[in-house]
Amino acid sequence: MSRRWDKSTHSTPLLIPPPDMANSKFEYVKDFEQSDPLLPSTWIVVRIDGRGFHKLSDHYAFQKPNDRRALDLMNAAAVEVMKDLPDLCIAYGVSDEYSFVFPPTCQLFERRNAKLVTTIVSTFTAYYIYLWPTYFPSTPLAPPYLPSFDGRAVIYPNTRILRDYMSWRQVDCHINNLYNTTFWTMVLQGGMTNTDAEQELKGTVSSDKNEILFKRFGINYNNEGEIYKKGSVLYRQYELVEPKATPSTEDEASVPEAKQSRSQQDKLKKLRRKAQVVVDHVDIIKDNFWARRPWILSGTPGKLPQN
Ligand SMILES: Nc1nc2c(ncn2[C@@H]2O[C@H](COP(=O)(O)OP(=O)(O)OP(=O)(O)O)[C@@H](O)[C@H]2O)c(=O)[nH]1
Ligand SMILES: [Mg+2]
Ligand SMILES: [Mg+2]
Repeated sequence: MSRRWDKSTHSTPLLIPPPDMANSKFEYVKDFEQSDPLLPSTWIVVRIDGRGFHKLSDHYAFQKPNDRRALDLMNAAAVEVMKDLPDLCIAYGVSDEYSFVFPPTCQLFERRNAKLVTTIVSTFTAYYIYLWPTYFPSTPLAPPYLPSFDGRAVIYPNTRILRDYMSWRQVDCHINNLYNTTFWTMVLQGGMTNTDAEQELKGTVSSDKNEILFKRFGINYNNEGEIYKKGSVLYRQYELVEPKATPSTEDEASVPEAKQSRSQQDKLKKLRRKAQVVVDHVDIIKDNFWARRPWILSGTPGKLPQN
């Protein structure tokens, strides 16, 4: 086989097949590739989760039940993902997981499932590892305990269900944190064995755990850190925009991006890219959070609500 090198467009020479090999008998293998676009006009949630973080957190001696450094590192990596992908409108993180949300109007990567998931997972992992020394300066990462994440995309057909999804994750955060806080207080402060603490907590409800914490250890669960009780919510904060500069009656962003003019799309993208990504630890189950920040669900970078 003769070799020809394309020097014109690539600094690294590329091997170009001779004409008789182009579109050759091998090219049929392309037909095995399946397209995987996610249903149009639906919310897309990409949820990633740390692989084997139970072992990894033990190995690097994360504090129990919560290690603030580990959570701050998760949040820092997620902020970089939000900055890298301006299409994302909100993200929610707890423990070793993060949910990243694309709006129904999103056309990024033609909404291809694998491309969206793998981009988020690898960007997040890259930043997690890159930023590790900032949060764990005296604990270097070393094989075989290297952090990795899995990911999946799920679509939700309307805003109510998307909000129910977000509420589900925050309720999970609350239930797990109350359990873990009580369990580790019984073990670390109460001197109980893991098995005894687990046994005693079996079948208990929230009020029982609150009572154990308060009566036995003088801990008021309400006073625990908001980051632990509520998880972390990331969204874009826009500078105050003059009312006439905001989109008019029909929200631009409610029109599918494919149907928006190029200049409208560019304008929105620019605003999203310039916006500051905020990390908050607040209730996202009640309406208040969303009502005060209408641009998150409408996709329209707008006016900050007046207090
Ligand atoms: N000590 C401590 N452990 C944490 C913290 N955050 C997460 N973890 C650990 O990470 C685990 C995350 O749970 P999972 O995602 O269900 O379990 P996993 O071990 O990652 O397993 P897979 O996700 O199935 O691979 C928790 O059970 C904890 O053991 C933390 O702040 N402190
Ligand atoms: Mg995990
Ligand atoms: Mg998890």
